[in-house]
Amino acid sequence: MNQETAVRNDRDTTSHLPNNQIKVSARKVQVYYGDTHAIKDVDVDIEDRNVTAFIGPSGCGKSTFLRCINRMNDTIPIARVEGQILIDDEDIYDKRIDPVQLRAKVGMVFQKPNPFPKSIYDNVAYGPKIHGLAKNKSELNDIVEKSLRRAALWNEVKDRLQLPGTGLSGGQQQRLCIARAIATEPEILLMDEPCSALDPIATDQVEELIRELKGNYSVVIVTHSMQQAHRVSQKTAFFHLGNLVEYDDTETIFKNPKDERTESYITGRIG
Ligand SMILES: Nc1ncnc2c1ncn2[C@@H]1O[C@H](COP(=O)(O)OP(=O)(O)OP(=O)(O)O)[C@@H](O)[C@H]1O
Repeated sequence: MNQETAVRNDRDTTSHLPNNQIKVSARKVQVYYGDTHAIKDVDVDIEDRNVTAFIGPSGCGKSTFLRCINRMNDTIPIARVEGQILIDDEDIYDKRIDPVQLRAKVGMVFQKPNPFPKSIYDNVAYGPKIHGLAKNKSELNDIVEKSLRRAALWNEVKDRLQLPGTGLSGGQQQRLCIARAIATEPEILLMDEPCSALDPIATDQVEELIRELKGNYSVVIVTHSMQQAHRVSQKTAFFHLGNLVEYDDTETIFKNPKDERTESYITGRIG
């Protein structure tokens, strides 16, 4: 058994451990888009097996910072990232890190559900296939079923796995995208406003899923909904004009914020 497998197995059996281990550690992170300084000197420690919410007014840099954690900003030609981001003490911007492998470990769910133009089955099987996670068809079937079950979608799609993913409802498509993201067994799940295109019932289902996922993953969610941040997260980071103004327990941020700007935002005076 290699070290990584040992760690994975350990993760599966220790979800009762306290949620205070640091998974992602960012220091002095700056992001520039050409001359625009979008993220300024951000330091943050994100805990394992917890949900962390990023909140703040439009354009404050929440999505930009989220994308630093799986190097999605690498895909934007004018974006430049400086500073250090460690995942499990490893510098993810080190030249030896393969961004494709990194993104298997750090999954992402986007604002708008974006299933591939493939069957429901193939949407979920795609990642495990390209990363060689299944030895045979039967193992692949198991991964697809397990991922759809964990995304609370299995019962709704088990009889139509060969139909196109794009034929599902918006809420089902988003849960399919979550199943696709967790099929490669990521350790961190980044969610960029995952419910913004969903109705209240689908939003409830995805929020319930986020609460369940935190047993095994470090989940980071960008949201415009303060109620949602309050409902699903244990830690909240408030961003304003590219700065991380305040980061604390969600209860503290919403009930007893220390910075005036945080208070103004959560009471609706800025936004
Ligand atoms: N691809 C890009 N090219 C150029 N500038 C960008 C790009 N993406 C974001 N920006 C700029 O970076 C800043 C932060 O944007 P970002 O999307 O990260 O903010 P946000 O807090 O997630 O906003 P919103 O809540 O509206 O989604 C803004 O000034 C934005 O215009």
